Amino acid sequence: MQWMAVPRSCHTIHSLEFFLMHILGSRFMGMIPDMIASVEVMLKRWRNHEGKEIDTFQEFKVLTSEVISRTAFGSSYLEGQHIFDMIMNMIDIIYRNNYRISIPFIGKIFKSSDDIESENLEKRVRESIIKMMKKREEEATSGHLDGYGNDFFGLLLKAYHDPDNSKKISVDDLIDECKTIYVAGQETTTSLLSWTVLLLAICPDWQDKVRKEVLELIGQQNPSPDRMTKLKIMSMVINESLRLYAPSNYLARKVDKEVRLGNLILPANMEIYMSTLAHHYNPEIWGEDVHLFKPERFAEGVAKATNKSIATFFPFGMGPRTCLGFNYAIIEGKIALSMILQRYRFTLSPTYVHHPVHLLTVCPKRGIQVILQPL
Ligand code: HEM
Repeated sequence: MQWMAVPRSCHTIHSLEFFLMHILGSRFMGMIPDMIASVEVMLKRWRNHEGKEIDTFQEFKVLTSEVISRTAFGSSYLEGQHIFDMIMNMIDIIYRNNYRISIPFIGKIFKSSDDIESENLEKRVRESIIKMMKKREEEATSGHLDGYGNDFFGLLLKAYHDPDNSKKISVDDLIDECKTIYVAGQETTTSLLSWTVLLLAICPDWQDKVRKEVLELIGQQNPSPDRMTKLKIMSMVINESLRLYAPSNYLARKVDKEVRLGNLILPANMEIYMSTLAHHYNPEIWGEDVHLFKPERFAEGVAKATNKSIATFFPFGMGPRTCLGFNYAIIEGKIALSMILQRYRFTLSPTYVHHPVHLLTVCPKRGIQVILQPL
């Protein structure tokens, strides 16, 4: 799909900086009640599965899409969810056609049913976002809203209407940003939650340790920001899960101008892919037990875990293009895990088949089925 391959323009980076401020600044804390509300909706569904099997991968997909819809699109989150469903259909089409060889020119004349469906979805996503824009603009003009609203969508609309042309973003940028934020924010966090639940299901001692920490620090209350920062064992578990199952398999960069890297001369415009797996599974960094789930590696921080080579652990990327949603994802993950551990003990279901695949992120092709035991 073209919109995922297009490099970001300066305008888009400008809008992302808005979002960065939004999610890391004062408003970020305001999103926590929305995250908790979404987890509560999920846990309400789980009551029907107590003592039975549940596919947590599917559950986390729904949860993370609801969280991103609520936090990014605020009051319009139901419309946001509808757009998200269409984007997910487009992604399914990408998965299906991942290895299809397309013949130049012929592909423009003879379109497959997937090409037609994808174009149709793209058109409908665009129309829906434009409809949502119009609605917000009307609400802003009639004084029903403070500006265009304080959620991500409102900030994008503000940038779209910016009277300063050097800061203004185009409608295409705005639409691309909506799509990007869904894909960047949803698939990755689903992957993080799913693999962490798998690891805790097969390592009940760590599951007990994290639960104990949650119950000691948070009790049966809803998680609060100050308590979540104190969840040290959970942070160790999350880091180890991100090391073993980094949602993003590689980092991509393009060489700006010719540069020497060790013994190599890299020419300008060369594309470079850095494998997350190769670094996260390097025994020289992590030791011979590199394949084992050992959250205690991170007990004294990333520098100690990586033997002072902190740049070799990069689940969120690194440098100026590092993940903008880092805090958002960690907080969302901690809220969901805390609320699950407060209520359930879970074990791996006998139907589980280990089949990690790399599509947009590293995800479990056959789901992650666990059996839920209420506490
Ligand atoms: C566990 C969850 C997540 C992981 C592992 C993850 C990982 C990454 C990685 C590896 C990159 C590329 C960084 C680089 O090239 O150096 C990235 C970029 C990005 N992520 Fe995340 N991400 C996660 C969650 C999120 C969430 C929740 C959001 C938004 C709500 C988000 C928004 C973004 C954006 C906008 C970028 C592009 C930054 C840029 O190009 O300047 N991510 N993420």
